[in-house]
Amino acid sequence: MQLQQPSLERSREPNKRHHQEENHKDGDNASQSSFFDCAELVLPWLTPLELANTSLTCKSLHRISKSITTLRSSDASRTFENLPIPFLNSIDTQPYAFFLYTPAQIPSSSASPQRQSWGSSSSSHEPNWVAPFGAEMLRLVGGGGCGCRDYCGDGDGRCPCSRLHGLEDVVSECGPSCGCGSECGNRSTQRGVSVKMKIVRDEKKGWCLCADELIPRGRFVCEYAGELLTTNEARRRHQKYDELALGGRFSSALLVVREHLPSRKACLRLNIDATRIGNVARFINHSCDGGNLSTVLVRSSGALLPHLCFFASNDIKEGEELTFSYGGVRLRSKRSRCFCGSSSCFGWLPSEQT
Ligand SMILES: C[S@@+](CC[C@H](N)C(=O)[O-])C[C@H]1O[C@@H](n2cnc3c(N)ncnc32)[C@H](O)[C@@H]1O
Repeated sequence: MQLQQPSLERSREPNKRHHQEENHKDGDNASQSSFFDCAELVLPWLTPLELANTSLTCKSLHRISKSITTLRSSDASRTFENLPIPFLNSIDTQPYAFFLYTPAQIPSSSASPQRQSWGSSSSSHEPNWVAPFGAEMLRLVGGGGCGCRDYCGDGDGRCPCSRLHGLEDVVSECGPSCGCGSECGNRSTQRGVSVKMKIVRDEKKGWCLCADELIPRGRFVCEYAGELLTTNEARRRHQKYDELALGGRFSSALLVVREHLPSRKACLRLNIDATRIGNVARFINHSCDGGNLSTVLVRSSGALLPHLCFFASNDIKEGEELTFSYGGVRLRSKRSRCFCGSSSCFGWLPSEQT
């Protein structure tokens, strides 16, 4: 008898039942919406493989994953640069290349982040994880800067010590120990990417960085940003990358730069690895004819280490691929074919024991 009572009551009170269902629905809606909120927070942190697996679990997660993929392919820079740098692929189904973004060089450390959010519709322009590892740590606070605080920032904003034309091998800029501020005209490489670029897929070379507007000769294009490694660590990674390359399609972006000091008796060696953490420069391919970019080591006053920067070595047309020479040495037995297509192509990519 008692067990039947509720059903009698329900049949007499249809509205009450309706309200109970509404309450359930409200509860369901609330838990569904917090599920989506969580998914939208968590999914942008996933690697492409994790995202693909998650998207198989239900329609809603499939939809969220799809919109994350679209956002990722619309801007390789994860909004860290002033302009979006999209991926364009008419060759295969890979929508984007996966790596962590840093707009400036960072010291390599075991504390480097393993993950970075990418593809969230509420991305902020703040480099959320770069700051603790970023430019601050590479600064050497001390004297030696200019004292032109009174001139910079007013009038045309040009610093009287401007001397960067971008086509010399080593140049100096104002920096942390100068009296001028971030608007100073002698800091043109310190404000990130300011030319329109895109990353286009090529059947033979993989991803290629291309101009998306005319870039006049001498214009700063971008810095080569990545993890700064010790030489021992660079050698270790080089070996690891060679092994990975043997196993299939893998591109490394470890660049070794040697600067002969004025005495010619010593050489400064910079090992910059943009393979796992880097910026758009990691997509610049090699050309045996030297390409259309010149590399310049830029020193800024008060900074511990120079930065490797790319400038247009001639007027670059919209759509043209941006390239430079990786070097002239081809010594190693594990060589890769070069597809630069220039008339002076050696047939193999430069390689040397590091
Ligand atoms: C710094 S990455 C450049 C971006 C690379 N294409 C990608 O898809 O990520 C260097 C790698 O790109 C490829 N690459 C660069 N220049 C090339 C060229 N001229 N011909 C063939 N492959 C090239 C090689 O696999 C090389 O190890």
